[in-house]
Amino acid sequence: MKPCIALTKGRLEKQFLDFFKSLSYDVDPLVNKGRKLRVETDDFQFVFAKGVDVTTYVEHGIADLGIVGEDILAEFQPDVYNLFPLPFGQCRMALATEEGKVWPERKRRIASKYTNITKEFFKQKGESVEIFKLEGSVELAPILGLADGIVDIVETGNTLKENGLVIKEEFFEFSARCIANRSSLKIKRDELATVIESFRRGVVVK
Ligand SMILES: Nc1ncnc2c1ncn2[C@@H]1O[C@H](COP(=O)(O)OP(=O)(O)OP(=O)(O)O)[C@@H](O)[C@H]1O
Ligand SMILES: O=P(O)(O)OC[C@H]1O[C@H](OP(=O)(O)OP(=O)(O)O)[C@H](O)[C@@H]1O
Repeated sequence: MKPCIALTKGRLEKQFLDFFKSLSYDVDPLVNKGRKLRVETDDFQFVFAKGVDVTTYVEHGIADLGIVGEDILAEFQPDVYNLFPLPFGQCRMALATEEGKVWPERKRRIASKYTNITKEFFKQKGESVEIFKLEGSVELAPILGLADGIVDIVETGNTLKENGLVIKEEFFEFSARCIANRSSLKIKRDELATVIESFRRGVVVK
């Protein structure tokens, strides 16, 4: 049985494929997969899923390895080995608010996709806030008056800027990570050793 790698669909998928190709692996079956969600190559079985689902497949041993952003690991705390960072998917988590907005004295209202990260951030500051969970386009919340600020990912800063928001505080730099199922690392050590070493060093390891 070929080792199974779970990939986060979307921007990380594209960045991973460039990385995987740089390691001299054959990416054609992956690039030309169309809407397929499971693809086999010479060496691996790949599955394509949302970030949080990647961690579920790895945690339960359906996938031996996973490629996922550290934001997802911090938010959901899955029981997996968080092995090492990968050289793509770099971004930061930030608290942002509308440009020129006076930060209210009353209990602040914060909108985010990442409610656990938000809770922990303000707990560290000793502040109790009201948190609104959103699934995306979080920058709308301050604009529409739902929240005083947001906790969200910032990569280039363009989305904040184009929506009249500014960073108030950045608190977490991260990238894509390689994660592993706890048992797989023991049971499939030999089969996984070469690919893990290649990923860790970002070079071809034969
Ligand atoms: N600018 C960015 N915005 C969001 N995620 C980013 C960014 N840069 C890197 N990432 C990483 O990419 C991962 C997946 O982001 P992506 O936007 O593709 O999925 P998503 O947020 O689940 O989008 P959608 O909900 O539209 O499917 C994030 O968990 C994060 O680790
Ligand atoms: O700093 P930037 O380069 O502008 O990138 C940051 C934006 O990218 C993501 O949006 P995306 O549309 O990917 O996901 P969303 O559905 O969570 O908004 C994220 O949520 C920010 O809005």
